[in-house]
Amino acid sequence: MNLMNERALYYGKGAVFAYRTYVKPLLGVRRIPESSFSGRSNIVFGLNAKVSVGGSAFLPSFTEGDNSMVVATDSMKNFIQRHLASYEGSTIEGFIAYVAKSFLEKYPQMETVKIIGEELPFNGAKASSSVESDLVFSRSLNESSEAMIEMVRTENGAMINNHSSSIKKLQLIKVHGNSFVGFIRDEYTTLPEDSNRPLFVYLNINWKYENVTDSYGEDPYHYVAAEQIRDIATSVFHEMETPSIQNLIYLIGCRILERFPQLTEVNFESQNHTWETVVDEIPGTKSKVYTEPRPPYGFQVFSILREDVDKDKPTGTIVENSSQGS
Ligand SMILES: O=c1[nH]c(=O)c2[nH]c(=O)[nH]c2[nH]1
Repeated sequence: MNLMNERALYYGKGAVFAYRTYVKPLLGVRRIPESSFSGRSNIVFGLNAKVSVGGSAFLPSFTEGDNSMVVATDSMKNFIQRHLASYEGSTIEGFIAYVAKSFLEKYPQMETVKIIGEELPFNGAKASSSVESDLVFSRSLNESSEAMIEMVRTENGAMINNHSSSIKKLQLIKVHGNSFVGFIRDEYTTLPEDSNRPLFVYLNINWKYENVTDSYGEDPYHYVAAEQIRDIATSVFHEMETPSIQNLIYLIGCRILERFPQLTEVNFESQNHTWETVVDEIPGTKSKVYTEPRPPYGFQVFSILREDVDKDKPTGTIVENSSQGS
């Protein structure tokens, strides 16, 4: 019997923090109408990586305590951090692909390598009222991007099994213009219909490229930045009267696929954190007072596929690329 069959076997290192100054800037991304994003300076490039490696050569380390094939997870941490010094590209996707390939090249006993890289975002700070500093950056605790790659060793070299790019923990409130009506009313229903609620959503958005190398950013025109995905999400939310989160995420996903033909799929995990009303009417104003909702939260998961948009003609126009980023 092959002991590797139907068995989980991998190990690795999480919370590998690495920061590098003056990574190559990302310039020349394609401009889209929803976003003023034109590039990243990458003066501070930070990530939190998690690596998992697998392979039958590691089996004796679990079953017999034989460490002769074991690459210490401490060494994996060093491997990732030092490769950040030699990385010549400008994106997290490109960096984790470079590291995954380098692991397979260095250690023949590794059959699979999966790396997740979470951006540790730093925003430009002001040097004066009108000038952005190129020295001082503020650590952002807002939404951030993430990328994942899974590589396997094959007879023909490293092959990419799976990949995705994401924006995580995007939290958006739209103060009115959202309804939720027409849902089933039965003996379990206590929620009133609401034709104008303040909709507060948390969004994780994942996208996949048809050609994974487009995600590396080496040809920036074909790269899709998390900032552009964020700006499409906010624009669609702004524009539409939302009947539900389900329909909101569908329309955001369709817009993303219309804007970026190089993507095959957009996947959403959304959560409903709509505030509870405390004071419904403040006389003479359109104000209300709200509080946090009680803990049970609703969620939605949905994939939007190319076939969802190709049935309709694309809407809107593509703004031509400007050659310089900022
Ligand atoms: O957008 C929503 N979708 C639901 O499925 C749902 N269910 C609920 O209680 N509130 C909401 N809101």
